[in-house]
Amino acid sequence: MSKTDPSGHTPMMAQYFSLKKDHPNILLFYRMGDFYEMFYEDAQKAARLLNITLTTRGQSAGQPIPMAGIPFHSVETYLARLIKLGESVAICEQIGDPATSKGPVERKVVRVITPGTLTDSALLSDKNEAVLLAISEWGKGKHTSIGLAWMSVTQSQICLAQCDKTALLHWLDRINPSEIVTSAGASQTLEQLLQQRKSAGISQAALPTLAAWHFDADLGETTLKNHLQAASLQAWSADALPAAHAASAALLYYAEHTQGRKLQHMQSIAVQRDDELLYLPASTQRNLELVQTLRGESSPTVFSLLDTCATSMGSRKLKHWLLMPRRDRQEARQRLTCISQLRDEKAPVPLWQKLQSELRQIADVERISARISLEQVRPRELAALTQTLHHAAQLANTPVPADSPLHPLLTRLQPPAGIAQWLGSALQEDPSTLVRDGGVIATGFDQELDELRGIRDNCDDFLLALEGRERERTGIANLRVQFNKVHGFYIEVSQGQASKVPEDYRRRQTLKNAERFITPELKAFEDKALSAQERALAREKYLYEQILAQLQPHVHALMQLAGALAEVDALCALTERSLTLNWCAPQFTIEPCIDIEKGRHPVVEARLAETSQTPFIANDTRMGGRTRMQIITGPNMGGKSTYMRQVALITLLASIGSYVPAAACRLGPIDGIHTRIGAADDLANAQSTFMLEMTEAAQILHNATAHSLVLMDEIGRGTSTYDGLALAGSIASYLHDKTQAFTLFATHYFELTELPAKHSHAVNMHVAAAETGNRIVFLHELQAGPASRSYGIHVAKLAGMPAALLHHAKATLERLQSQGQVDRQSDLFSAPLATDMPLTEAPMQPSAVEQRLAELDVDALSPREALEQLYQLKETLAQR
Ligand SMILES: Nc1ncnc2c1ncn2[C@@H]1O[C@H](COP(=O)(O)OP(=O)(O)OP(=O)(O)O)[C@@H](O)[C@H]1O
Repeated sequence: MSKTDPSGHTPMMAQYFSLKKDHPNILLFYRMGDFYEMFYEDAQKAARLLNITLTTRGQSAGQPIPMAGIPFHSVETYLARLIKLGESVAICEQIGDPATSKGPVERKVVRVITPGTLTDSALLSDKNEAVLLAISEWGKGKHTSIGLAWMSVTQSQICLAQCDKTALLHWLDRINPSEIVTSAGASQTLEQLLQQRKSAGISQAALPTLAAWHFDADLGETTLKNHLQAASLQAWSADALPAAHAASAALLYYAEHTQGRKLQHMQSIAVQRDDELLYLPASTQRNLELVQTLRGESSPTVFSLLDTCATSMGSRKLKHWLLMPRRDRQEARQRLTCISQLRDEKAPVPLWQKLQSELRQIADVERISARISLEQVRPRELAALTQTLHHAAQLANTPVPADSPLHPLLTRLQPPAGIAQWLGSALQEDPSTLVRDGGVIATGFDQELDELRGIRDNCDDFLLALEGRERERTGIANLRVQFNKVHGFYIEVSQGQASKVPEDYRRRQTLKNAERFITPELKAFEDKALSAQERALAREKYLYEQILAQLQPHVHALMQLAGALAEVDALCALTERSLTLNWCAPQFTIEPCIDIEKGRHPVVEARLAETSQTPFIANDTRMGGRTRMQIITGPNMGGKSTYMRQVALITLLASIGSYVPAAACRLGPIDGIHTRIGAADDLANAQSTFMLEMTEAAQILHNATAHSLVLMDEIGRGTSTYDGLALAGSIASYLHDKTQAFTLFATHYFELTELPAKHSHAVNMHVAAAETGNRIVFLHELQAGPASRSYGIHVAKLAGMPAALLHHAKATLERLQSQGQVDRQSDLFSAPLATDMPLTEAPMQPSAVEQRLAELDVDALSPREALEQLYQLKETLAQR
């Protein structure tokens, strides 16, 4: 029986508890032989989450110990599932030698795996970053400012920002973190905001907390300076940001704690400011299906269409460009120039194609470099890096004009000198997966390793030579030198010859017909041979560690190289797209306008090309000084949403410096794209749909400016007709008069087509449809003026409604029309818009009293009859 400690636990469980106490809120994988075991609540939780068997193991403190385990060789599969569920795991390994340990083998938590700090290639998606964000609150009450620091452990940059409380949501949308670290003493408001985003499904980020003292501004500033090896942060304009410094102290502590080591590769910082970036709220990212469809799939989206990158680094860069475009156009202009030069249509093989075929040979230098820094890199990754460095050198030598912006970019592709050759000489061309299996270090790199391998490989030669020598020395012709696993090396002599053996032969074993001997020479060889294998493996491990240590000073340069490779790759992808999809270069102007000729929706166009022969109908957009708002009407399915989204996408693509799906495009300054588009599944719950609709609309009204693009699709449909109509009219007026944003306003309320009559910067547009016999044909063409009629019943027919129902609906429509209940235009917009603007009265159904009054022929009544009518009317009113 094993001894117990004073608390009654066995020594092993006592060890478990001492490790667990440092990781109370996350699962602890406790290594036992070939398994990772979990105990107590961890076991119960893991059994539930992973659907693995919950058992018990012996007893501790008089109680059975609940236990669940997973085999160590499939740990990555289980980790991937847990991380996806937002769980974190502490990996505890055996670090002592079981053979020499008294009591339980020494164990240590070597790494903590959390959703925001992933580095394993098996757990990370190639095209997504796992982003860790720390948030600090600085100051009190109204004057609280928020500090943000975020990074991806596989990159070399820490980003910083400071904002006030109201802007935090923008930042969360932009950064889209996988994990958010806050202080245990964070305000309730912050806690609630983060929890609400989680429960509303807007974010799945894990939300760990750290003690408040980790959020220390001075410590943060010092740590950042140490990483940058700089005396001040001024050069990065990051010196006067105490809130962000406080967040970075916590960020770096947390990240380093999870990796179990310093993040040496974090060697640059970038300060981001709210007014530098185009505002793309989460709703816009969702509605425009930038990286995810409305159904949550990764394709077909704008990103899936754009991403023809040859490397994962390029894909990640392109996604970053798409989601974080800048307001100033400097970067975008430069990218556009690069694309125009990469297109190089006169060359037999265009430049982009040459570069892309070389890029296809390139490994993920960024992640490999981070893993070198974290000493987690695998031999095969290093071999791939070696090859990549050769290709990068070739890419760097691609000739481009000296004055081209591509020139400095390609120069950055020059790998650090000598590393490729040195690594090539150090590693085998196709090394084994794990260092512990050997076969990693190349022959000729290390003399000692070569000798050890020589002993192993030359064993046979030595034994043959020894056998020859011993036969000669003893005169025993059938003497044999042999080996078996149990007895090791021996010299075997038949019983008949045994008496001839010399003095120095020591008997090892006696068999029926033979005697086995060992000599001092053979014994020495045996010791050397048997340990050579083990020593060769140990030597390889040592050499590998040395190689990693020698690579450390080059990590920064490798990260820079990775950044340049990613940029070239993303530019080549945009170039390829511009040619294949026939896009044009946008022009930027300082005069406010969105002027698009023959614009197309890139994703809808691609889908139509794939699924049908129908061509996409291009449409113009002319918005500028005189036109700020388009009221867009037309039948369902007519193409209103597609048109509006295409304008937003062309604007966004131009802002990232991509060519755009149009024949021509001129674009003035844009500071954000706001969208309010009801998703189909919102309709499931009318109450919350309306609330959501109004919340999103309110956010737009608060945030949009005269430089914003606003898309409003069927606002007001979530409530009763009159409420909806009144609200839609007021929102349109507000956007027109107050915000003055470029607004595309699609609506089914015909009454809103009256708006341009009283609002000089608004125009009516409609998507055209034609009726042939009983059929409707959608022309998808945007034309000036309001739609002449609605085609709801036609669309219902297309949707397969029963004929009897359609018949009934048609009859009802005709009756209503003949009574003048339909298409009645109201004077919605006569009231002036003021901040405290009363809602304009919507037209009402006449009451029974009004109806009766209207019908009365007063001239034909006698005074008595008139009095009687008056009594009757009063009575009708009283009954109501
Ligand atoms: N310009 C176009 N060229 C070709 N097809 C188009 C075009 N615009 C839209 N379509 C096709 O028509 C379909 C419906 O378009 P869309 O959803 O934009 O209509 P809508 O007017 O917004 O309808 P609803 O009012 O019901 O939301 C699209 O899925 C697409 O297949």
